Amino acid sequence: MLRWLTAGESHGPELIAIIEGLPSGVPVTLAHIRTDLARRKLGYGRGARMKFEQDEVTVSGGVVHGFTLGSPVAIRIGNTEWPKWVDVMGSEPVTGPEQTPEEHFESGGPATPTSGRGAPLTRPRPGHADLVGMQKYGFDEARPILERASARETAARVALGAVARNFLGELGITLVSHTLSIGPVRVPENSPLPLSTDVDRLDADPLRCFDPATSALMVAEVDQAHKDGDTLGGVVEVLAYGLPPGLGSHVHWDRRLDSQLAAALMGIQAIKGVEVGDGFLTTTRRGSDAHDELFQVDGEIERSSDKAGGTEGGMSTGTVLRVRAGMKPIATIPHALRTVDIATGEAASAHHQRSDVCAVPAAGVVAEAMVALVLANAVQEKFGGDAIAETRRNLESYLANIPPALRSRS
Ligand SMILES: Cc1cc2nc3c(=O)[nH]c(=O)nc-3n(C[C@H](O)[C@H](O)[C@H](O)COP(=O)(O)O)c2cc1C
Ligand SMILES: C=C(O[C@@H]1CC(C(=O)O)=C[C@@H](OP(=O)(O)O)[C@H]1O)C(=O)O
Repeated sequence: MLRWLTAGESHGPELIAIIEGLPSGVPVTLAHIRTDLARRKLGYGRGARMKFEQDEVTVSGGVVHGFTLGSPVAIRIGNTEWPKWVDVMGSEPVTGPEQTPEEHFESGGPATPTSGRGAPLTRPRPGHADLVGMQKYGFDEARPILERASARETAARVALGAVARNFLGELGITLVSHTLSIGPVRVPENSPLPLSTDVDRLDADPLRCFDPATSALMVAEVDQAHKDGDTLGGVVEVLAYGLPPGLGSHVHWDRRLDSQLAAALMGIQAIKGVEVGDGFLTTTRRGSDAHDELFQVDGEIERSSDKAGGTEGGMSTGTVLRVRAGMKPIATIPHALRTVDIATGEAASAHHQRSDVCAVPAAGVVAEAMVALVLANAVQEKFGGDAIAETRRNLESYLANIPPALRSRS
């Protein structure tokens, strides 16, 4: 089993990510992690913070001379903006070391300035964790909530995803993500799917869209939303090639690969819907037209189509895995939404410093990381192995032992 955790706040000194359960011998370098972190910052419509804030990566454990040891892999992502935030986000009490945490909280915490970075955020943003987080965790302003709710944390997941991707790559499993829609602008149905060798081309596109004509329309849509002081959401798709049949299981709900993928994708900030394969489109079809029929071709079973998106009964089929995640429009809107000022009880505009107009391309890279983590876990659960050579041997032996009459084409 793979276990992984992230820690750190948006304007804290660093994010920390740990993954445990990978075999030894997986190639991991700073360059691999930096490449994916840089990809997460891409995308037309992201805010100024993507430019001035740099990720400073350190691998603090689990990797020596470019390969995993089999011990937990620990990654730190330092934030170059930290010096500006020390006073607001420092971990040490600022009112005197003799105070207990309760006394510190009851006294209102550190003296908060009324303006600038440390000013209390008392106008919770609709569509954010602000209000319910304050209710639940006992704060009278939103800073302690939004710092962790922020998608800055996804940098840590992407770093872990880079490690998971390398593990999968050693077994011939590759991933790619792309943008299917931005607001109402959508790639035409049945457009060609990108391959994992298309990653560079996708990353070079302003919206990580595989269809250049649609991409141009998406750019115009982002420009218009920006002009209107508004924001946009959209849909991303992740594809995984080279999976063996049989990852996940039909025997229990939480062992299903599709349920794990849905949970992982839904666990990304602002993702409000997940589809596997043709997803909701399938619900509009008759049963006779909704499934992938099986044929015997040259001694192998072949599926007539890939409407299911690479899973049946909660298990990978061995065909390309195709999952989609729908992101809502960014909730911090320049044309600010109505809210209530918690300090005065009066009607107010939600607080807004700056924000992304559209972060859908970045969400695609995060989705790719989450899918890589789920698949790496499923592979490790099925094939085990403390060294990558052992995992590979187990995989090859499993495939070689599928009886000829049951073999299917990928
Ligand atoms: C890559 C990425 C970037 C985001 N950037 C912003 C942003 O700039 N401003 C914002 O208000 N929300 C942004 N969000 C969304 C918020 O983090 C999210 O809406 C918030 O944490 C509330 O969670 P929920 O939408 O899942 O309920 C971003 C999300 C992702 C995945
Ligand atoms: C910092 C990142 O994204 C941030 C995610 C985010 C949010 O509310 O989720 C809000 C914005 O931050 P701020 O409110 O401080 O400008 C984004 O810039 C990042 O992705 O690295």
